[in-house]
Amino acid sequence: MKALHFGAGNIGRGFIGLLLSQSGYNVTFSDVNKTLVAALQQRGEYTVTLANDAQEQLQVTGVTAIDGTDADAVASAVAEADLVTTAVGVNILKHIAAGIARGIEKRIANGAGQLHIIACENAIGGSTQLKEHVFGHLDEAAQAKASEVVAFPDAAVDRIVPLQHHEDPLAVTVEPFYEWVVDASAMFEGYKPVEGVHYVNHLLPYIERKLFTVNTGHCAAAYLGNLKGYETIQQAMGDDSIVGEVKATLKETGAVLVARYGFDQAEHEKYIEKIIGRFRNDHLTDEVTRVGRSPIRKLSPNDRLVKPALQAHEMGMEPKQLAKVMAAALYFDYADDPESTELQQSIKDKGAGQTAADYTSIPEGHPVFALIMESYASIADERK
Ligand SMILES: NC(=O)c1ccc[n+]([C@@H]2O[C@H](COP(=O)([O-])OP(=O)(O)OC[C@H]3O[C@@H](n4cnc5c(N)ncnc54)[C@H](O)[C@@H]3O)[C@@H](O)[C@H]2O)c1
Ligand SMILES: O=P(O)(O)OC[C@@H](O)[C@@H](O)[C@H](O)[C@H](O)CO
Repeated sequence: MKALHFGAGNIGRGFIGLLLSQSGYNVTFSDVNKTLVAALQQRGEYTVTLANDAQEQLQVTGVTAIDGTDADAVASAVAEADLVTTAVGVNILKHIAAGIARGIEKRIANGAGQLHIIACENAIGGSTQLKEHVFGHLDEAAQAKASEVVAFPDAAVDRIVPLQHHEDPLAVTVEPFYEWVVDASAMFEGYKPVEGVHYVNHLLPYIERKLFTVNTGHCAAAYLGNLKGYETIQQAMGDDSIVGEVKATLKETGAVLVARYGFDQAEHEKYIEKIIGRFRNDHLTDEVTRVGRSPIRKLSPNDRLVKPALQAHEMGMEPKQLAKVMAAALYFDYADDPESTELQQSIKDKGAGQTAADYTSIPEGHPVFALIMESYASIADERK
């Protein structure tokens, strides 16, 4: 069985590639990073190390790679795959869509079997977004045929994989915990399960619980830690006041999640405690610049801060802590991150208020907007 995975980066090698390989797939990675592609082609294997006391090592074998900029190679790989997955970043999905569309056309011409394409990105409806991009490259007749043989089930993926600093470009250290949940209701009957994947018929509670707890808490630690000069999540989580703020943030999202989805309160509190423990894993070094990366994406209306804050407001709560994290995100100034640079330039050009309104899409008269600006002003006072 052949799997094609777009993105041989941290989560691609450290999680998706590993699980697919353990499930019996020969995995081909498609990536635009020539170093990774060459190393995968030459060696056909790599090592995953678990970040725990035992530092257990897992060997991933039977892998190879193609150059993601080679349109013919990508289309052929899609045409031949039994499963396609992605972990490239949600904003990159539009760039891989044309190659996938060409591969689908080839599959249809060859009479190939049914195919699932699963985007493993931190986003609500990642595969659905990918489908829209792909279908934008197909004419009406091809779209109709593609709908019969290709499905795009949404997914939630959870495993902390920091930036890697090994001599070996393929080596990857990951936290032991993982969770991969896939929307089975969007899959063809008789699908072959991937070992370790949890298939559910209603994905929304899982993806929102993950994004609004793991990722909301993570970016709270990153943005608030960054304000205090910490360079890693582990350093930030060594500061009791930051831990208190992360917990307060997750209390707000937790109240929304428990009310919306009927999660058991005590179970949800355990889920939060487990996540705090994962952030503190001192076998990992996770830079705040990675966890806070792409602040414009993180401040966007459907992501980990604005969405739960507006839901909390609609439910009659005052999401002060989520607003504080959004204000802290406006102070995230990291020259190597293009979204951070854009955000800082916007603050210089238009001011923080207009910038917050533009990127969060929260109207200036909204009570949550007022909370963000109050926090932004207090942070400015503290920094004087
Ligand atoms: N790292 C984590 O802890 C983690 C956990 C869960 C989900 N995620 C999600 O997984 C995705 C990837 O994150 P990551 O941390 O692995 O990032 P990463 O930067 O390590 O990996 C992304 C890879 O995609 C490749 N890429 C970029 N453009 C491409 C293209 N056009 N075609 C093929 N490959 C391309 C990059 O070269 C890179 O190797 C993101 O959506 C992220 O939110 C990450
Ligand atoms: O990947 P992002 O930029 O959406 O978020 C950064 C981290 O919070 C994220 O990568 C986590 O490590 C991961 O989502 C854990 O499952």
